[in-house]
Amino acid sequence: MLEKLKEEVFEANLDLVKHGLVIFTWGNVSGIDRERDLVVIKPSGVSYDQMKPKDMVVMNLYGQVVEGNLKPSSDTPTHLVLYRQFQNIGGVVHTHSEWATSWAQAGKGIPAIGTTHADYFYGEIPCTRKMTKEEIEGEYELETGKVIIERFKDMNPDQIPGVLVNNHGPFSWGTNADNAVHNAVVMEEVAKMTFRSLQLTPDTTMSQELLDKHFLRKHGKNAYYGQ
Ligand SMILES: O=C(CO)[C@@H](O)[C@H](O)COP(=O)(O)O
Repeated sequence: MLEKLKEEVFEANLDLVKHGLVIFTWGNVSGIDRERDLVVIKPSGVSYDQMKPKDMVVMNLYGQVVEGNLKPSSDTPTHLVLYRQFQNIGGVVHTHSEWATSWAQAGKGIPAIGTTHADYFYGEIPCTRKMTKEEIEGEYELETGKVIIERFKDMNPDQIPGVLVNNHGPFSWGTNADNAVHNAVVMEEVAKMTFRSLQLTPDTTMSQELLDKHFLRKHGKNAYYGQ
């Protein structure tokens, strides 16, 4: 079942390697068929060069596997929380990409100070709060999803398609798996460029007019985020 989506998710996982976002198996991409509410995600711990489309795991929104023999990604519960909460997204990515993870480990959001950022994210890419002892010792990946949702309670995930999980790393999303990877690549690039810009000019800023110009021209006020 969902052979086309499995192929798309498989290719999107390989794109993480192609774009230099992952080493070992430190990353995972999923996609969703919203008509059937079925999610396809990469298997856990399988190296990207060994992976095949048939290895992708299919499950419902509550994690019950409907097809696949391999263990789904360890981050699956986080992906599922985002699909249940963010109704417009069609793909989710998690990596430990170097620059975005550095911001996440520092507990800092990535401010919008350039048009590259503004073309994809309508403001700061936020960082979540630290997780509590109970959350860490509980169902960690499920709780990770919950702290992301909590951070977005007053924000539009269609206009900020990504987040930094404190002490952990970035999650991004998009209209489909490929778009979610695209946003992950952009997040990594703006993480690097913003760090360097702030080293040169620590108090540099960007006007709301320029942010509006770039984001709204590309996506419109309520348009769903797309490539
Ligand atoms: O965040 C983590 C571990 O902290 C995960 O991203 C793993 O590094 C990848 O796990 P699998 O997708 O292979 O289960």
